[in-house]
Amino acid sequence: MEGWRLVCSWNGHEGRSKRKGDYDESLADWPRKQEDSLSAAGLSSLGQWLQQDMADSAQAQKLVYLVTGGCGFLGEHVVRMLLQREPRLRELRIFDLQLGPWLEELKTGPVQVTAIQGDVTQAHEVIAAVAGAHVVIHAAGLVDVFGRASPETIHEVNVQGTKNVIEACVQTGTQFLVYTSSMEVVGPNVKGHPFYRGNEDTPYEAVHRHPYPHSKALAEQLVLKANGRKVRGGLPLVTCALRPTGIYGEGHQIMRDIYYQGLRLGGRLFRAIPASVEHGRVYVGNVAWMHVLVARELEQRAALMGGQVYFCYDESPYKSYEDFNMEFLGPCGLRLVGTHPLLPYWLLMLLAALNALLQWLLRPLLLYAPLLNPYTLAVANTTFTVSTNKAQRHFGYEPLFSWEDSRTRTIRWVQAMDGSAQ
Ligand SMILES: NC(=O)C1=CN([C@@H]2O[C@H](COP(=O)(O)OP(=O)(O)OC[C@H]3O[C@@H](n4cnc5c(N)ncnc54)[C@H](O)[C@@H]3O)[C@@H](O)[C@H]2O)C=CC1
Ligand SMILES: C[C@H](CCCC(C)(C)O)[C@H]1CC[C@H]2[C@@H]3[C@H](O)CC4=CC(=O)CC[C@]4(C)[C@H]3CC[C@]12C
Repeated sequence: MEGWRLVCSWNGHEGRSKRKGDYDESLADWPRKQEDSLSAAGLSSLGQWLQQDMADSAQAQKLVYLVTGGCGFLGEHVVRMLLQREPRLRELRIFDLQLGPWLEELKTGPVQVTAIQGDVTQAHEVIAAVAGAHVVIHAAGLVDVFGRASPETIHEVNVQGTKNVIEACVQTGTQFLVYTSSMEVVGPNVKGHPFYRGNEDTPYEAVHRHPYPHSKALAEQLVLKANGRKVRGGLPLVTCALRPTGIYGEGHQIMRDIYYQGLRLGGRLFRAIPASVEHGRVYVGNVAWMHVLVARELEQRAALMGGQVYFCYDESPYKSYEDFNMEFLGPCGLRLVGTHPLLPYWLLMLLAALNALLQWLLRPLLLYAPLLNPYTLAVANTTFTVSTNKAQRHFGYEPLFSWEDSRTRTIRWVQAMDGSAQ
């Protein structure tokens, strides 16, 4: 078993009050909560406060979390957010097919970080990683809408991988499971029906033909059905699913690809989607924050939150996919040409179909996987936006990052990209 467990493990418990002010804005700011309880308890002297603080810290640092897919785009943000915002953490396990070099920098922190190179499709590897964890955040997944992987592989990772995680929780006695689902489990559907400012209860005909949304929908159902199952020791499993819309922010590979595409085209991008088609987007830091909050609140609010789904949302504006990207790419020197799509929709469809044909023909020789294919065109061309406050009502979620912050952080990240590395 030790063969796949890598070395990145350390200890060093420091006073938790050092964390204060890590972020400027927080709604569930734990030191502030501590101060509130401090005054409530009527403790007067600094000495008493420090004693109490140390006792709380020693007692509080007891939880073991596991994040699958912890080295991916979202996973890395979840990992960093947990380390900054979950004071009760004793050990954080990061499970991924490929471990990132940035894990090294976590060595300086007070929490024991255990990096585990593993595959969610391998049940024994998942069981070993889950054993002893209090909470599992299952964010690992094969995110492929470009035809890079086969439908079988997508199913294996997203569905069988999720089954393995659920069974591992049941077998080892882990009681809390947070699943990273997707807006794609709802839609856009194959009929191109708009979902306009919908919420978790909005009726919508969810019909999936593409392997990715199909696999995410199956996996989400498995997770929700598992809620209430008895885990080892007899306690009930508590599960819930978070459904991000299109995530953006630091580390977003598609944004990177589009930026370089624009540079190659002389600083221009050509409008392909009507500006009136709204596409839901959410900042990665806020999605990560939602994961941290859900994981934290699941125990206390099991009856309310168990078996529930929550869209991930924040203050990001409703815009078309392309106009939204220009919020970041514009300040980095790119220009979106055209107020209307430059090509008629039927021609885009034809090009998308041609790309799909080329992909199929070239498959024995090389992998041809452009951004434009019939599926991505349909998704980009269908209004899908959410408007809900369910997360706020159920577990007090408020976005940690304002739209201004999210935008600034993303722009800074794009600006830091190497413009010559196209
Ligand atoms: N990127 C987006 O806009 C959205 C993503 N999601 C979901 O969020 C989750 C994370 O997505 P991203 O961070 O964008 O993708 P990503 O590809 O950056 O991260 C996924 C991580 O899972 C790991 N992984 C893949 N197969 C694995 C396996 N067999 N065993 C262990 N680890 C494996 C990858 O190595 C990667 O680090 C996924 O479940 C995805 O379906 C949901 C909605 C929107
Ligand atoms: C790549 C698409 C944009 C291409 C523009 C075109 C057709 C002119 O070339 C992206 C448009 C919408 C994106 C998807 C959407 O944000 C929802 C998603 C949710 C997920 O869970 C995974 C990612 C994705 C499917 C996302 C993928 C890229 C787009 C299709």
